[in-house]
Amino acid sequence: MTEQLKQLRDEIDKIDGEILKLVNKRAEYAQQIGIIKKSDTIYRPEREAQILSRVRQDNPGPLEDTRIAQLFTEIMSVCRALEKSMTVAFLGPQGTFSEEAAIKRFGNAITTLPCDSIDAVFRSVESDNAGYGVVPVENSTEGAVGRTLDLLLQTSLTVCGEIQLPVHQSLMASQPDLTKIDKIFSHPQSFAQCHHWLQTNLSGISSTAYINTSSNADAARLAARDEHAAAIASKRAADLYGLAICAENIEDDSKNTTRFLVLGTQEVEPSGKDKTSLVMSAGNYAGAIHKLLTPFSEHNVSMSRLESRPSRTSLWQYVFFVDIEGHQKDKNISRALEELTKKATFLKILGSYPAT
Ligand SMILES: C=C(O[C@@H]1C=C(C(=O)O)C=C[C@H]1O)C(=O)O
Repeated sequence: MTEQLKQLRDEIDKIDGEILKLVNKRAEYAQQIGIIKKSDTIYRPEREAQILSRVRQDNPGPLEDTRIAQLFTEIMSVCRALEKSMTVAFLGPQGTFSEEAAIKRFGNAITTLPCDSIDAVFRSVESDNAGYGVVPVENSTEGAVGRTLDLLLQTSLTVCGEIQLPVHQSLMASQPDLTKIDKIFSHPQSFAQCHHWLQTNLSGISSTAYINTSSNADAARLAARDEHAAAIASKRAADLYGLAICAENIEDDSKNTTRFLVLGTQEVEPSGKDKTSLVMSAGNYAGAIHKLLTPFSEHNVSMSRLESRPSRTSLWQYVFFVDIEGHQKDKNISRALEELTKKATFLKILGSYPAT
């Protein structure tokens, strides 16, 4: 070993000693905070969002901001786990993008609860089998996830966070020879996200050989059992189910991103940069929607999303899912919501939470 290499490694050893002391000191403080919070909710999304935003802002590099955020998410995850263990439900099995999203938000020091369906994720949190649930709500290529919207309408749960996850799809199979493939398993959303790629690169496989599965990790699991099958799923699913990657990044839009919601039972305090999600409906008359939207423009509230969905109560009646910028405790938003209560035939605030 050269003298210079030894010197640099000695410096790293000293720094590791400091980091070790400091992270444990941090963990002790978190433990003390846990005692003060007693039976109160341990997980505070607004505080964690503020910490992540501060470390990103103060980051001198060379580590990238996203890497720093990953590191601090894991530090907070282990500190939180010292206060209380936490179970997070998501659309399983292991290896789904929903699982990736859950770990992106909560870190690895959690107990994960893979569920068979979006309904089961809601049920797990409603019945207290999990403290939190992670469900997909929209994709930048394919739009809204209808089932999530329908369940949000009925649930007693609150939305206490959002997670944006870049989604890169891979084609995988138990053996790398694509000429042997006669069927492809995947989730309908993933097929749609890769539509153009499939038509261009696998035109020999008829679309009748596209088999829908309940998740793309499930597609990988099925493809692992059949040498004539391929799956479209994440690289992580290929690793988990021992499949070979035949093609990477096959999504038609390289910026393909899915937005997930964190479901819980708490009201989240303002973080300084928040979003509020709500669902409302108007009467069935000319100008009804315009009337619903005026309180937002009058109180200078920006709307980041408006999605309509059949109300499922009567024919051609719709509910509107709206995301606005800010927290329901902000003055302009609470005033707008007060007016909206008078104008809407139905209004449900799903929650305010840190915007990502
Ligand atoms: C330590 C706390 O508990 C949790 C852990 C946090 C952390 O490690 O910084 C932050 C917020 C909470 O989710 C706290 O509430 O401050």
